[in-house]
Parts: sequence; structure tokens; C-alpha cells
Amino acid sequence: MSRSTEKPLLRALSGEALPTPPVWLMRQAGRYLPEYRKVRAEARDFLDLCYSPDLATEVTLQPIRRYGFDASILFADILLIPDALGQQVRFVAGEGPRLEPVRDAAAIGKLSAARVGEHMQPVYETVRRLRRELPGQVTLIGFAGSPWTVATYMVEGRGSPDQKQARLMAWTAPDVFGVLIDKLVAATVEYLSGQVAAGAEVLQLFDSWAQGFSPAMFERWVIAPTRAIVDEIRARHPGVPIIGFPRLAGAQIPHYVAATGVDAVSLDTGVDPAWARQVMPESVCLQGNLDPLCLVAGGEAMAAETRRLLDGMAGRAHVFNLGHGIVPETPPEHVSALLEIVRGR
Ligand SMILES: Cc1c2[nH]c(c1CCC(=O)O)Cc1[nH]c(c(CCC(=O)O)c1C)Cc1[nH]c(c(CCC(=O)O)c1C)Cc1[nH]c(c(C)c1CCC(=O)O)C2
Repeated sequence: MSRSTEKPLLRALSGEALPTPPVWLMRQAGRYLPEYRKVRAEARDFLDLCYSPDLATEVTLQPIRRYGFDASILFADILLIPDALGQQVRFVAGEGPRLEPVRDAAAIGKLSAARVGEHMQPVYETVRRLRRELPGQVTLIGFAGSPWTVATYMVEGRGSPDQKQARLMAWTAPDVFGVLIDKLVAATVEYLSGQVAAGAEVLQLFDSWAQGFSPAMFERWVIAPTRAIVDEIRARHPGVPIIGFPRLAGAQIPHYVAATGVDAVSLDTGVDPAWARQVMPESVCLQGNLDPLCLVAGGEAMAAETRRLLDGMAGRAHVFNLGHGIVPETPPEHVSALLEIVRGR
């Protein structure tokens, strides 16, 4: 296929600067959409929604129908992996995820990556259906959480502002914590590989809590596991682009990119595009990074900030996105307005 007929997202990820950047938004399927809330109310709980090919396909397609994004991200969650490993995972309405915490060698020893492929069959079925149903120019993105971020939820038992239990375990029992990380690397490779085999064209690794590490700890718990996943996926599926999202990693982002070998990096809102351009090679596509709350605000504030971001990224490979996921209070019409600004110049 000649380059110009390739899908816009794939062109940008291969390092091409497009006059209009491809655009999708993290959490583009979700509670801000009335049609999502309707399907969500039909499902017994959030995990059921993720494991139902009918419902998960439907909610993945909703934002594509409504807005015509350039990419579609599989509807699932980073916490399906702990579930597949045998940890108890629940989503409590209005409170978020609750897991039976794993805090010692015995609990971690019971987790097994052996059943991941079998466990994820319904998710792979969703991926196959999406590839059949998505419009031709829309790229399908598969994803997983990075081992560190998933481990923080597994050790804490829930989301936490400082990931204290996981950080403490990494200091006090690094060998035990290392066993958990190794199991997560194996499970994540298997899971992502299954998504690609089913039709995912691009992969994104979410490392939502990649902040606050000393260089040595960053190397061991963020870089090394991420590189192991990237290397193995490249060996199994050459040519599938990988986007890394080391959220809040700040000055460590360029090293993350160079050392893990990701094709693109998703930037959180605090990263200055001018700095990112200076410190990362042109060949690395930059994704991001509008403030999700600016999208809630809308109007002139959003228009001005969006133009500033587009100007800041002009002339280099860029995928327009937010700096983190869409929040539930986002007015759906602000997303249409955003797309008009991004595409209308
Ligand atoms: C940390 C994390 C999780 N999940 C995810 C991350 C990494 C990105 C980030 O930092 O936000 C990733 C994720 N979660 C979801 C997707 C689907 C695809 C998409 O982006 O549209 C993706 C890519 C659906 C979801 N995952 C969740 C929802 C809302 C649940 C509901 O509908 O009741 C959705 C649409 C639930 C979830 N899942 C998670 C939490 C902490 C919560 C509760 C908080 C919240 O509700 O926003 C774990």
C-alpha cells in the first residue's frame, strides 16, 4: 500500500507529519456519553460489560459513530489482567475498583499467567468483531496497563493517590515484588499478542502512575518491564506500532522512549510540546496532550488552547489526544467542537 493511502493514525505513528493530525481521545467510550450509560445499565456490572463481545463492541463503536475519530480503542480495562491472574477484582459503582490485595509471597505465588489466553477469549472476540465493523480509515488500538501501574492496584487493592503500599513493597521486598512484575510481564505479552492476532493494529501501554521514582527504581520497575514487553511483541508481531504512556514521568520521558523503543509517546498535560520536540527524535510520534478539564470548559478557552497545541506540534508527527482520559462531566457537544477545531484548519 502506498503511504498516502495508509490510515492516518498509522502514518503519524510511522513518523510522518500530517497537515491535520489524526485524533482520538483516551476514554472516548464512557460515562460522558448517554448511549454508553444506557448500555452500562443493561450490564450486570462493569466487568460483564468488558467480557461481553456484544456490549463491548457496541460501546467501542459509539464514539466512532458519533464523532468519526481516526482511531478506535478496544473497550476493556487494565484490571482485566489481575482478574485473569486469579485475583478477585470488583468495580464498585461510584467508588472505582476494589481488589483483594496481594501483599506477600504466598498471595503472589498463587497468581498464574497460564490461563490468560483462555480467560481473554471474549475480549479477542470483541477485537475480531471490531475489525469487521469499523470503517476503513479507522485504526483499531488494543491496550494493556504497564506492569508497574497494574501492580499498584494489585498491592493497594484500589486506586490510591501515592501508591504507598506498592512503593513500600518495592523497597522492602524487591524480590517478591519482582515475582509479581515478572508474572505481569508474561501475562501482558500474552494478552497483547492475543489482541494483535485477533486484529488490533496498534498497541498502547498505560503507565498511569509512572511518577515519583528515583532513577534506579524507574529503571527497574518502569523501563525494564516495559522494554521486555516491547521486545517480545516486536519479535512476535513485527511492524505493529506501540504507544507508551508514562504519565507524569516528566524529565524521565526521553529516557523512557529511548530505552524501551516505543514508536510513540503519549504526553500528559504538564509536558510542554516545545520541550518534547527538543528532547525527542523526530521519528518518535508525540501524542497528546490537551487538559481533559479544558474539554469540559469548552468555548474560547478550549479553542485557544487547542490552537496553541496544534501550533506547538505543527510540522512533526503528532496524534491529537488529551493528556489523560475524558472525565464523565464532559459535555458531548464539546467533543464535536474540539474535532472541528482540530480538523477545520
Ligand atoms: C488506571 C486505569 C484503569 N483503566 C484504565 C487505566 C489507565 C488509564 C488511566 O489512567 O485512566 C484504562 C481504560 N479504562 C477503560 C478503557 C476503555 C477504552 C477507552 O479509553 O475508551 C481504558 C483504556 C474503560 C473504563 N474503565 C472504567 C470505566 C468507568 C466505569 C463505569 O462505566 O462504571 C471505563 C469507561 C473504570 C475504571 N478503571 C480503572 C479505574 C481506576 C476505574 C474507576 C475510575 C473511573 O470510573 O473512571 C483502572
